[in-house]
Amino acid sequence: MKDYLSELNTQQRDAVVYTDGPQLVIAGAGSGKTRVLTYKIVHLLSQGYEPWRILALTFTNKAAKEMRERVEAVVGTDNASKIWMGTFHSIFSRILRTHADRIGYDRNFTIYDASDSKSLIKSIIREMDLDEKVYKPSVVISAISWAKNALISPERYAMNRDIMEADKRAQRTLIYDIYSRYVNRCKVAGAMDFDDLLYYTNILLHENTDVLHHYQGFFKYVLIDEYQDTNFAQHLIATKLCAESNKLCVVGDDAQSIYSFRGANIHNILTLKSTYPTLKTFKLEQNYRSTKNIIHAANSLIAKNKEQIPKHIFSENELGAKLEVTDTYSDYEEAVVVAGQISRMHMLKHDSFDDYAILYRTNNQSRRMEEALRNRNIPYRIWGGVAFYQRKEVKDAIAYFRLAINPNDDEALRRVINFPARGIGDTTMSKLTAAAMDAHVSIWEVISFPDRYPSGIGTAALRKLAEFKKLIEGFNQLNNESNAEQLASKIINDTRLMSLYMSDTTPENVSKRENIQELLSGVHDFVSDRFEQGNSDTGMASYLSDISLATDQDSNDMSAERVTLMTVHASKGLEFKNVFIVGVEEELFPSLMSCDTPQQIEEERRLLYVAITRAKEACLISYAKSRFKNGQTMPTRASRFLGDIDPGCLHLSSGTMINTTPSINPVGNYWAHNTNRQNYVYKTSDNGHKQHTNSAVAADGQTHIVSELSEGIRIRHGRFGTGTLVKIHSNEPEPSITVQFDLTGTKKLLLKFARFNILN
Ligand SMILES: Nc1ncnc2c1ncn2[C@@H]1O[C@H](COP(=O)(O)OP(=O)(O)OP(=O)(O)O)[C@@H](O)[C@H]1O
Ligand SMILES: [Mg+2]
Repeated sequence: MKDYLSELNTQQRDAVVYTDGPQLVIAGAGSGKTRVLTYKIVHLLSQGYEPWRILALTFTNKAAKEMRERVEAVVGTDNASKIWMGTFHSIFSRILRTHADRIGYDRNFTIYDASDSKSLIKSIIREMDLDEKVYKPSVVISAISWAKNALISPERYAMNRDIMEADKRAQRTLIYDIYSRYVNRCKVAGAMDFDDLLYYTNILLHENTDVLHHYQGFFKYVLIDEYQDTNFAQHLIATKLCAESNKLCVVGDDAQSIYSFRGANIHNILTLKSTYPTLKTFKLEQNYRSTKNIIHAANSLIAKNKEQIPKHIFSENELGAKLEVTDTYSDYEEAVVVAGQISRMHMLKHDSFDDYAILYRTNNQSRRMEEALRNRNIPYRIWGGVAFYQRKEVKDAIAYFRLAINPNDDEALRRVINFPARGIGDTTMSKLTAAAMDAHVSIWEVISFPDRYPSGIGTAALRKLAEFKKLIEGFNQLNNESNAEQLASKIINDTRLMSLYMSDTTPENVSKRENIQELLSGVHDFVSDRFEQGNSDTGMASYLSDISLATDQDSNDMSAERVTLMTVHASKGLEFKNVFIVGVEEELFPSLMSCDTPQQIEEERRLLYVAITRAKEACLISYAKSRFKNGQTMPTRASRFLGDIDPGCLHLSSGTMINTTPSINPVGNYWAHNTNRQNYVYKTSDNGHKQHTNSAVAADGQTHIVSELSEGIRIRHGRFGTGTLVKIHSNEPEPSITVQFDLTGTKKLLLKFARFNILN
């Protein structure tokens, strides 16, 4: 075995060789916490611990895999494979399978994913004849998930006065009943959901002392990474398992606790001391990952949080470049600029695309980035998520788009004929399919001419089919007379595809809504692009062929080097040479959904801390000054968090593609330069019609009307650069302007779409 201890600094070595009792390693990002855990496993093996008596728990499969690889490199594959190393869920399902009979399950139980759980909950709500608007499935699921993670059974739930009072106030007194039925139905189906894997492990160990004693004696050492993000159920299992050996090593960073919305509890770290009076705490202070500038920026940011364990972290790496903060005029331009920066850096540094990551706060931000990268032929992968056009809600919407131009598209029809639910069940579908196959026609044909193609469908179902037919025919008709954007909004509106997810604010629903909104932004971009190119083909069919070409690339060879796109949440524990953090704006980062309490703001700040500390060499932050959301271009502002970072480690630049403005010097409230430029934005007037207003984005983010356009004024356009307005066409049905651009020639811009600023 090679001399692994020489690859650690003194503090790390102390933490690795300490094996006398429970220990906590609390340290900032990149200081080698995961490295300590990994080397500690190697150390334990070298001390004669048998590999199968070591339990190492991580949060993600990727972390488990990396740790295993590092251990393998030192002790060989054979030994490494015997270690109980994996995510909480994977290790616990292994234990549960071994003792399934003790909790009334078969060892071959299946694991339900989120959509399985949801459809089961829905059918229970329906069976109980409850109002889905009151008993919203996602709310019920959250309540059940919360209860399971707090280890509250349906019986205890019903007996808990506080919970029942709260349910009563929300007029959902029957959640306990749904919960109880759900648990029984899962049992009958031989299925467990993700929360069950933790819940039942606790029950197993709690109710079967022989099993508990077995594992307490079996595992001689328990090691846990990212302890700040454990929930109560995980914390309890971990502490139970090492009650006998007393050998527990947990590592964490309170400054990186970012999962409180899933029940993670930072106090698990703080209460360890009372659980283990002999707990020994270790601190690591040297960061090996990042340059001095990056560490300094991250430290200055997190120092603004009140709630934290004091820590010092320094880097002896080189000073490195300052963090580049780029502002752009629009979200569209932001993506183009970031793709340009990546391509330029890649060329200059001769590194691999694998060294690049783009991190964003919400999943829907990926679409623009994906498009900009594709336009530059930069390969990318979406990590821990699904490429934009593969997401369920996006595919549903596109299926309707496809039907609008071609109702004979059987696959699209199958996908949405009963989504949103309109009472067209599986039986009806099989009859339709059989009739269509017999007559060699599309399903649409059978629906359209029920007399010509008898299918044996009852009158009630036929009526529902007729309604569906009317809906699609309406879209069909509209397709002939309008552009893709008009049709798309009509479809989303009439099918209730978006309002479906409006009923509550669970993260899943919010993200679905944002994705549909983003899809509409994409259609809008398509129409405005075509217009600006002087191409009048703005119909849905062209849009669909555009995106089907775009999505084709998603199936590319996965082994090639690629830029990684992911949410900040998914990036925890990882590192990249070059990190781009995009959309660092108010109402996005911090998220509008997490702005209500100081605690939420602190969690958002920790999230940005996580993002910055992923970077080894270069960290580039960007924000746009206008963003297309909810169907209109809205003025946006730089995130308050930028003001928390020491200006000395930032370099501000303007991301305008034709860069004529010098970068702005940081003076005082240095991104105030963001605030006084004129932006051309749309406001929806009281009667719901869009009207254009020439407005400036003021420091308070309010839109103020300033003046009207006039010929001769100078403007700057998101894509075409600077130019002079030569003509206003206000008498046309869609008002537009002609602009003579300095570098890109004369263009006619439809005011409805154009994104530009007026230069003084
Ligand atoms: N003593 C050391 N010598 C050389 N490199 C080191 C040393 N300690 C850590 N590193 C390297 O520094 C980087 C960060 O280490 P690691 O990922 O273990 O930090 P961490 O504290 O787990 O970070 P995070 O908080 O982001 O999870 C890794 O690339 C690791 O290999
Ligand atoms: Mg780590």
